[in-house]
Amino acid sequence: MTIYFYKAWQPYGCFSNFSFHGIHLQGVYWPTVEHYYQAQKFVGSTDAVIIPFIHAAPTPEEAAALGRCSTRQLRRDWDLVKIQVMREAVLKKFLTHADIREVLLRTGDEMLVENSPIDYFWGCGANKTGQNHLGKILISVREEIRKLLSLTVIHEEFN
Ligand SMILES: Nc1c(N[C@@H]2O[C@H](COP(=O)(O)O)[C@@H](O)[C@H]2O)[nH]c(=O)[nH]c1=O
Repeated sequence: MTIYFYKAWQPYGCFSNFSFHGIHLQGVYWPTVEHYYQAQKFVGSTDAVIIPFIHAAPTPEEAAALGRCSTRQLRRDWDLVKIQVMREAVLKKFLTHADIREVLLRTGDEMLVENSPIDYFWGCGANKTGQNHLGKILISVREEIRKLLSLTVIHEEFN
């Protein structure tokens, strides 16, 4: 059965990038994946001055609002790197927080879908035809963590 998630306070809200599960990446602590993701849009761009403001935003909604401002200059390679940027942050989130890692692993092999009514790239959009890249990343992170855990078991058995 497909598992749908969207807002952080709804079922499976820990799969939302807006959930308050902080990550350390590139020597910096980010309060949510969303803070990190929005800030990465401006690395190396002429509007990089916005990055500390995104980092300091009290909520992921405010971080997203800053990052979505259409008059600011995104880094030139953003469309090429954004899926990898997101995957790295989501992987770090589930490696860092054991409680939500368990939630992810317990979804077995179910399909995971970000049920956003407006986002046809990261989510499935209003009519469920969206690309669901966030759901796909979560599924691949789930697989990667399973492999890492099985390697740990093998390592423990032979040491
Ligand atoms: N969960 C969630 C959203 N969805 C998230 O928005 C991000 C996409 O941002 P952008 O690329 O700037 O359009 C991405 O992390 C996606 O998962 N958006 C929201 O306004 N509220 C929310 O609770």
